[in-house]
Amino acid sequence: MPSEAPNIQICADADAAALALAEALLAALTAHDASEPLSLVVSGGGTPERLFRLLGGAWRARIPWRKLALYWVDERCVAPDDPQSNHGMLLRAFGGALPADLAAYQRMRGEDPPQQEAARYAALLPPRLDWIWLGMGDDGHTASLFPGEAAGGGRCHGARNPLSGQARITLSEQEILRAERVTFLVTGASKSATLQTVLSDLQCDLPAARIARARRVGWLLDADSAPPYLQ
Ligand SMILES: O=C1O[C@H](COP(=O)(O)O)[C@@H](O)[C@H](O)[C@H]1O
Repeated sequence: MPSEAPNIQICADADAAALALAEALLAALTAHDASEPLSLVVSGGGTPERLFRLLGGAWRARIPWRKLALYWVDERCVAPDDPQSNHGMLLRAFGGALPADLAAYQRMRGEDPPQQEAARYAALLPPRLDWIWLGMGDDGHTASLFPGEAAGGGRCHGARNPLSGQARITLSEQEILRAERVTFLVTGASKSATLQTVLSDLQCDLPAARIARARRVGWLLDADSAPPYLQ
C-alpha cells in the first residue's frame, strides 16, 4: 500500500502531457547505464498517440533508441493492419517504421489465439520490467483489465472487453504491480469523472484504482482530465 502523497502532475493540455512524458523518458534513458536496455512497456488506445507521434517525429533524433527495449501492455485480438491494433497505431505514429537502432521491439500477435500468444509473450519478457506506461479507459479499465472481469494469472493472459466482446491479450495485474516504475498518462474531459472516483477512493473496485492502491504510481494528467479539486 503506498504511504506517500500521490504523485500527480497536471499539464496544461494533452500536448504538454505528451511532452512531459517524452522528457521523462529522455531523462530515464540518459541516466540508464546498465548493460541491458531499459524495458519500457507501453499502452495503446487513443491517449498515447500524440506522444508516439512526438517520439517518432520531432523527437526521433533525440532519443537514444539503442538503450530502449519496447514491449506492449496489451493488444486487441485483430490483425496488425486493423485500425484497432495497438501495434498498428504505433507504426502509423512513427511514419511506418520504428527506429532501426531500437534495442528490441516485441509486438503482441493479436492475430494469434489469445491464450497461446499470452504464453509466448510472457516467456519473451525480460525478468523485471523497468517502466510501464498505463492508460485509463472512461470506465476505469487499464491495460485490458476491465471492471467486473475475473483477474487472470501468469505474466500475461487472455482477456475480453465486456462491452464489445473483443478478445484481448494483456499483462496481468500482478505483473504490473511488480514493475520498477508505473506511470498513468490520462488526458481528455471524458476521463474526468472516473479519474475523480479513482483518485478520491482508491478502495473502489476499478482496475486503475486496484493498481494505484497496491503500489506507488505516477499520474500525468492534462487539465481536462484532472478532477476540479486538484486544480
Ligand atoms: O483498450 C484500451 O484502452 C486503454 C485506454 O484507452 P484510451 O483510448 O481511452 O486511451 C488503453 O490504455 C489500452 O492500452 C487499450 O488497449
